[in-house]
Amino acid sequence: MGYIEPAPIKDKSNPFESMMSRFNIAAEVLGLDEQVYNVLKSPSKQVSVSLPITMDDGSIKVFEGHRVIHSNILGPSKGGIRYAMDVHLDEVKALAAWMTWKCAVVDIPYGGAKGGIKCNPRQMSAGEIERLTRAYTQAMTGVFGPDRDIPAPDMGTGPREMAWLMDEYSRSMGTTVNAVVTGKPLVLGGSLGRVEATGRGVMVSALAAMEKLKINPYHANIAVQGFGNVGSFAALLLAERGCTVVAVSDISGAYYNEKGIDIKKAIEYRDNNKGSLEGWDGAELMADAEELLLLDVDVLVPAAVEDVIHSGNVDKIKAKLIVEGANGPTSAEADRVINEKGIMAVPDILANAGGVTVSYFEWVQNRLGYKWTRERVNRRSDRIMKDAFDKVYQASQKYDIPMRIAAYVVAIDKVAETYKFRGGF
Ligand SMILES: NC(=O)C1=CN([C@@H]2O[C@H](COP(=O)(O)OP(=O)(O)OC[C@H]3O[C@@H](n4cnc5c(N)ncnc54)[C@H](OP(=O)(O)O)[C@@H]3O)[C@@H](O)[C@H]2O)C=CC1
Ligand SMILES: O=C(O)CCC(=O)C(=O)O
Repeated sequence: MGYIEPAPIKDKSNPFESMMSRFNIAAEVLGLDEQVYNVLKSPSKQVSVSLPITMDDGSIKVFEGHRVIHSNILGPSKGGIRYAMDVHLDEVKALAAWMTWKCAVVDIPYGGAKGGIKCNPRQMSAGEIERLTRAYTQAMTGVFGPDRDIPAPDMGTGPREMAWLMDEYSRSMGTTVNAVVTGKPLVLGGSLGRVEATGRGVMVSALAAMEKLKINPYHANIAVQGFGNVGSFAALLLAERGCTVVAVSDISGAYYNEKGIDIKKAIEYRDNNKGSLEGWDGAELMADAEELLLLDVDVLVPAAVEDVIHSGNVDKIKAKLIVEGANGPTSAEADRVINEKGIMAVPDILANAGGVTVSYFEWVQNRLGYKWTRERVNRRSDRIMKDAFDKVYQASQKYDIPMRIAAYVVAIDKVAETYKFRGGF
């Protein structure tokens, strides 16, 4: 096919190109129709805004915000909002496309989107973050909507920001619209199980992969990079299933205990320490935090940021299994070495899809005006995650391709099939 672009991509490259390099391989495996390929290779909408905010000291600071809708062919677009200093349009574009593939892999009726504001929430007061969130929501009022585009939390955001977003949007509409956003506090129509949902999906994927690799969870050692929403719940839930979590990390460093870390205590410490593990003495502080990725463990869970596994360190990775809690933690160049080494990598668009799955349940409950029990939420999301894992695993066997490409194949196949019936171009 003429549209495959074989040009090599440099490590730490443009994240959208990194996404495209996997998309291209999967498109070739499937023999994807060229017209569908051309539609999917570009986002359907990109909105960038400047947000002037009055800071607590009276100065006015202008922040850069984005919302990218990659596709809404499967339904309203869905995806989180990230607050971080390295947010930029190409990253948001890649994250939006990953959401399209992720929703298709778990077979929920959403397209893909993502938002981001370039800011450092750790250095801002709650009032400043609230004003910024409300300004962003105002700017995106014509983009968001329960049948159009439904945001959710991502790095640097959580239920508090989603509450402000819901309130600001509802004020603009003159009525309470709780289904416009997911990941809300329970009292505003949030779903039981959403806070831990992404980590729980990582746990379900990890156990399913361990079964294939014949790794006994009770004998498995695990290292988790990132101790925020995704990493801490993944660590906690895997420890509850009998695994030994020997290392965890956040920006303050990596903490190691070969006998196993008491994850409950680590979470308690973090929660009483402004969200940071800094100063924690429940495990040994590693001299070099990057070494966490290179530990001789059975399972590595990168659950922080993009491109942490790259051509400079992939040779030294010893884990048998990588389960991607973060979006895009492995650079496209590192894929080849991972495959050559025979490491199974459960890709982001599958492993971390538990979050958007329970977001979907939240939206369904909001529209029903009804609440499900935690047990029902967990049972249904575990089933969706396990079914998705099995479908991707089968595709990897059928086409003799790695799990990452298999996940893209499953996703792109569904989107292409939808285009076949909907047409419209
Ligand atoms: N929240 C969700 O539902 C979903 C999130 N994801 C993805 O998971 C990843 C993590 O998101 P989430 O847990 O929500 O974010 P959080 O903001 O809750 O946590 C991020 C964590 O990563 C740590 N961190 C950041 N940079 C590094 C680094 N270089 N090395 C080690 N640790 C680091 C942070 O440390 P510190 O606190 O010290 O800054 C923090 O512990 C992101 O890629 C996100 O897109 C994917 C699906 C859903
Ligand atoms: O919960 C959601 O809707 C989206 C979560 C998200 O941003 C992600 O899966 O990367």
